[in-house]
Amino acid sequence: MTDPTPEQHPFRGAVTLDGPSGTGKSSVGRGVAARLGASYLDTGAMYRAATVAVLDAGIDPGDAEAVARTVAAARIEVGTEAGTERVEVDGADVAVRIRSAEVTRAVSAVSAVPAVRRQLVAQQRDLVGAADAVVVEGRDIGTVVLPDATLKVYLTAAPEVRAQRRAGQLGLTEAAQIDDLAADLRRRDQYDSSRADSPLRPAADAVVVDSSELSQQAVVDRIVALAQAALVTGDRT
Ligand SMILES: Nc1ncnc2c1ncn2[C@@H]1O[C@H](COP(=O)(O)OP(=O)(O)OP(=O)(O)O)[C@@H](O)[C@H]1O
Ligand SMILES: Nc1ccn([C@H]2C[C@H](O)[C@@H](COP(=O)(O)O)O2)c(=O)n1
Repeated sequence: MTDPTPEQHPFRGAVTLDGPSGTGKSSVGRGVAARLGASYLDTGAMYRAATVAVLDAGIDPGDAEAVARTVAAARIEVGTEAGTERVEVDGADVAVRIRSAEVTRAVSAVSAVPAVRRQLVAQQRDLVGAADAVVVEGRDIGTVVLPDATLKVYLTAAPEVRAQRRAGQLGLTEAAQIDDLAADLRRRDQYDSSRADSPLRPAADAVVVDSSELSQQAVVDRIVALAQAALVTGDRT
């Protein structure tokens, strides 16, 4: 069966997509947003943009006070279209830079600073409030940012599967390179799930989807079906 088009049966509401690094949140989230005719917000890109501001200011990412001051003074802007990625810091395009190894190494420390989280969560809620229908991905979206979302999904996949997929994305084939990727994923998962403020964990009412043995398309299909079902259930209450 095909989905109803947005005109026939428009999806209205928010789908949250949380989970560890490399589980497919971005690729699946964009696919789900396109199918639902919804906006799309990548909150990880916002923490990465904040990290660019910190690195450019020459601040130690471990100096929480200086990090908070620097991020408060930065203008961080992200787009909400599923088909394009717009990420800017003080008007400069940083969409490519936010994916660099330097930023990836520092982002967990920056995103653990409570003042940074408060600032970006407020911005995330404003962006979501401006959209009728939205898919939002991150680590704390179902637990903290949007506790009343229409549908909450927690995406998982086995660490070795995630490392293989990331290697494919980066064109890496050597076993040692894949081991390094797996170690980096484990390091970030550990950091993100053990921080005091808004740790990575599934919301009590999240649907857990393990994508280890599912194609990307199958995961998108599953979440679109869950979103349509949640909308119908929500209409009845
Ligand atoms: N079910 C799947 N089957 C095969 N490959 C997948 C699947 N889901 C995602 N991928 C691939 O895995 C890689 C990582 O996906 P993606 O970048 O979307 O993950 P992520 O959770 O957003 O990562 P991060 O949290 O680090 O930003 C991409 O190359 C993507 O195409
Ligand atoms: N809602 C969010 C989103 C992201 N983060 C942190 C944790 C990640 O290590 C980092 C980068 O995210 P990614 O682009 O890999 O999804 O940002 C967070 O704490 N909360």
